[in-house]
Formats: sequence, structure tokens, C-alpha cells
Amino acid sequence: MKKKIIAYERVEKPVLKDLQKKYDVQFFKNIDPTTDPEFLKQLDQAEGIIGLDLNVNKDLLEKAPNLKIVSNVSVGHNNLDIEQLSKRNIMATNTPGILTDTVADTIFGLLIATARRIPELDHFVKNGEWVQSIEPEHFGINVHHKVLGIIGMGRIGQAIAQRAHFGFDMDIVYHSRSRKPEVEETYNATYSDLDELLSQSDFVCLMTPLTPETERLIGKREFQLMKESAIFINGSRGKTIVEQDLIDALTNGEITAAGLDVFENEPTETDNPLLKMKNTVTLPHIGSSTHETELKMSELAATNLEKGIHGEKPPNLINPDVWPDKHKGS
Ligand SMILES: NC(=O)C1=CN([C@@H]2O[C@H](COP(=O)(O)OP(=O)(O)OC[C@H]3O[C@@H](n4cnc5c(N)ncnc54)[C@H](O)[C@@H]3O)[C@@H](O)[C@H]2O)C=CC1
Ligand SMILES: O=C(O)C(=O)CO
Repeated sequence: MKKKIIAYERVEKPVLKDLQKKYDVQFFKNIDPTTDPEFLKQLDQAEGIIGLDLNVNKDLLEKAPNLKIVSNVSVGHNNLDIEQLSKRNIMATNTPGILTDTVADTIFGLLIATARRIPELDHFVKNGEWVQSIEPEHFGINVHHKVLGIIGMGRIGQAIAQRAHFGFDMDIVYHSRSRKPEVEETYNATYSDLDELLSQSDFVCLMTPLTPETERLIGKREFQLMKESAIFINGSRGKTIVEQDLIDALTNGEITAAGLDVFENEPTETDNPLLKMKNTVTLPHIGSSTHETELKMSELAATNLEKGIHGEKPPNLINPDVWPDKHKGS
């Protein structure tokens, strides 16, 4: 009998088709996984889950007695309760690395679009408002040769630093869990504590994972530490900031503008004040969303899934404590 697999929300079609040839795969989208009867029925027998942003917590795991692996089609894994998964010896995997350059391109694009007000002025032209030469009120802010503060100098943070240093001659200040001498040397970057980074930077770019430590990391106090001319970019997760405090900081002129790929709730509410502001550029969480990269992510997630359900070690195991070799001391 074919092994049962749940595919959730986003698995690229060719990958889904390939999995469907080998396994009994049920695809779910736009459902409530806590109540959907068909989902819950499948969950009872599923050996693997592949997908994007499914909230895998104690409640869900209690309904999944046969589960061996949860394979995220994302590098971020804040949707997974790793402790609960490990407790049940269930593997968790993600898709690091292959999306790094794509996300860095998006975040750098967002930074430029916000500084140079590209979406706002695109509307200006298309709305027929460009009837005489533009005024200083339409001018933007230079990106090149400015100070870029990167919070979270991991894979994506470094790819952003690469673009900023070699492409735009920016001065890079960073804050991370540890110092990275090779990053400092390659990108002429300076390590700094968080407060100093916030007060020095012309652009503050948040690129940490969402963890208990980074949840609401940037709020009222942090926005007040930033320069009034600062532009804030969030590419991490919406919950790493206090969204209401960002709204206040923009409304009160404590910072100049914000570029956001992520929101506290996704999709964000249509009446979110951030969507009504001229000095925000808002994207629907598209960091990794190019055809090429989404396909590679699905392929890597499928490799992880298949290894896991066949009892082999997946290449991107997040919770190696579940791997038996470890207990054998190998
Ligand atoms: N907007 C989007 O579409 C995407 C967003 N992401 C987000 O970006 C995150 C980072 O991805 P990668 O760079 O691949 O991960 P990574 O693990 O390579 O880098 C994360 C960095 O954040 C640092 N960090 C962790 N906690 C910190 C703290 N409290 N203060 C300062 N730094 C801290 C770590 O030391 C590490 O250097 C993901 O976890 C995900 O949440 C990732 C891909 C796409
Ligand atoms: O990979 C991630 O963490 C994302 O946010 C979506 O690509």
C-alpha cells in the first residue's frame, strides 16, 4: 500500500505530481487544519507532511499517530513546535540556502523601492498626476554610500551585505547572535550592539528567524532609537516587530519610511493602516517567490520528505536529536 502524505498550501505542481506517482498524496489549501474533517482524517494515517506554514503543534501532533516527518517548504520554521516533534521522534526539515540569493534580491529591491518611492511614483504617473516637472516633495533618499544596519547576519543577511557592499558602497553595521570575522573582513562590516546599530543606521534591515528571543524584538523603544530619516525594512517575520509601534513611529515621524515583506497576520487585514500610508512599501511575503526558487524549494522539501519516510537521514534535519545515530554516538 502507498504511504500517505499530506501536502499543504504550497508545493510546486511538478513536484506534487511526482510525489503523487509514488505516494498517496492529498493536497490541502485554504482550509482550517484544526477542523477540516478530510484533513483530520488524512492526518490520522499520514506518514509525512510537506508544505508551507502549517502550524504543527501539540494538538495537531496528537492527531497524527503515524507521522515520521514534517518537511517545510521554507527556511523559516517558526510554524513548527520542535520540542513536541522531537518528543515524538518526528523529524522536522526546512529548505535553507537555495532561496538565499532570491530573498536578498527581494529585500534589496524593497529597500530601493522604499528609499526612492518607486511604487508611489509609479501610481503618480499612471494616475495622470505627472502634468509638470516633479518637485522636491517627490524626491527620495540615496541608498549608495549610506549606513545599512543588518539585524541577523545569517545566510540571507550576508547576501544582503554582499549586495550592499559591492554594489552600493554602503557601510555595514550588523548585530547577530555571534560575531562573524569573515563577514567583517569580506564586507568591511562592523559588529555592534542592537541599540548602537539602531541609532547609527540609515537603513535598518531585520533578517532574524522568529524565535521566543526575537518575538517583538523591534518596538516603540527601538523605533525611537532610530534616526528620524531612517528607513526600516522587515524581511524576517511579522511578529519580530510590534506592528502597532511601527504604525505609531511612521505616523509620528519617528522614522521616515518602511518596506515590509512580512506582517503580524498574513494575509494582513485589508484595513491595516500600514497599507494606507504613502511612506510604506508593502509586499505579500514574496521573499523567495520566483518560479525558479519556489521549484527548487519544493524539490528540496520533497527530497527531505522522501528520505524521512524511508527511514534515511534527510539533508536538512532541524532536530538531529531524533536521529538514532546520535544516540549510538556516531
Ligand atoms: N520574507 C521571506 O520571504 C523570507 C523570510 N525568511 C526569514 O529569514 C530568516 C533568516 O533566514 P536565514 O538567513 O536563511 O537564516 P540563518 O539561520 O542563516 O540566519 C539567521 C541569523 O539570525 C541571527 N539571530 C538569531 N537570533 C537573533 C537575535 N536574537 N538577535 C540577532 N540576531 C539573531 C542568527 O545568529 C543568524 O545569524 C528565516 O528564519 C525566515 O524567518 C527567510 C526566507 C524568506
Ligand atoms: O522560507 C521562508 O522562511 C519563507 O518565508 C518563505 O520562503
